[in-house]
Amino acid sequence: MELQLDRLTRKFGPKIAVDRVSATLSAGVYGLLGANGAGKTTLMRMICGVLRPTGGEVSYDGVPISHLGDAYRSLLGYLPQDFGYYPEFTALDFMEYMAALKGIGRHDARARSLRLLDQVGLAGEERRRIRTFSGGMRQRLGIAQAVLNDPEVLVLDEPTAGLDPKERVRFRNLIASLAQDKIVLLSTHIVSDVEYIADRILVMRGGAIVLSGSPAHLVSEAEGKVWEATLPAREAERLEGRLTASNIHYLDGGAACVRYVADAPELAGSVSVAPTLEDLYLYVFREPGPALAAGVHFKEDRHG
Ligand SMILES: Nc1ncnc2c1ncn2[C@@H]1O[C@H](COP(=O)(O)OP(=O)(O)OP(=O)(O)O)[C@@H](O)[C@H]1O
Repeated sequence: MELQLDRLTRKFGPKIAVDRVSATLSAGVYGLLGANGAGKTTLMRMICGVLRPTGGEVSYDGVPISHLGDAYRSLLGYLPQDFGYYPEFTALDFMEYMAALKGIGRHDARARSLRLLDQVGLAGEERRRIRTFSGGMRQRLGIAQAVLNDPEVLVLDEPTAGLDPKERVRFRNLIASLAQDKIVLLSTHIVSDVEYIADRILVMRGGAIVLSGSPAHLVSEAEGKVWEATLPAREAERLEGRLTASNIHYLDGGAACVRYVADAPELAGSVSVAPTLEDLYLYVFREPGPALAAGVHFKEDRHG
């Protein structure tokens, strides 16, 4: 079971949305992390065969998906970002309808639908109309339909969008339980969505994969680039937009502890601290900002 992306590229006019992405995915959970517009949806749509690449190709076990046709669709599960839920359908009607579209026989469809609705925590809600569901319930239904055909490749585009923290946790656990023996690719711009469940994280920026590896490996990439410094609170307030701060914690007595990412310390008294995946993400997506405002003590100022 192997999905190969070979210099996969998609242009929209002059805009390059996905730029020569190459990767080999085997069974496991892959977290595709990137800011809005990084190219995640475009990449996923090409992987699912609903958008043609303008360059490169996607292959499954060595065969281009354009040659596999229906055979590829039958081993694919997809939850698109803008999934249409048919609000007047009940959850069970919807599942059976999706099963029919996937070519699953009537008898099987009922049994599988009920089993999956139970697995995603919708037991007892089978006959409720979807329009009465919360966002979290709809997303769980979306996952359930995506795995109806027991896919080998499961693609979930921002499945946690709009979920509250409790639902996010529940959702993560659900993905982990459904992911066994599958290639699962899950996109998000929220680090904690994939930090714990992804075996590998692919960080996408400007249409390209700029970093990939296990969460632990990626965290180690930010080693020596995360700093903390304590300074007067009024100086900390003026740092806004001038420093890639991952956290500013105001302390009693008019001081503030600033945690930030940078190649070298930028504030006097900075100490290097252990990075988290969120620090790495901020480091990758940091905007080169202007120099710090006068009045803030640069490390060089104090020592120079
Ligand atoms: N059909 C299209 N026509 C023109 N440009 C497009 C089209 N689809 C995507 N793009 C552009 O390609 C780039 C990547 O978009 P994409 O939706 O893949 O990013 P994303 O990482 O999924 O972002 P988001 O999280 O906002 O969905 C963006 O600049 C977007 O405007």
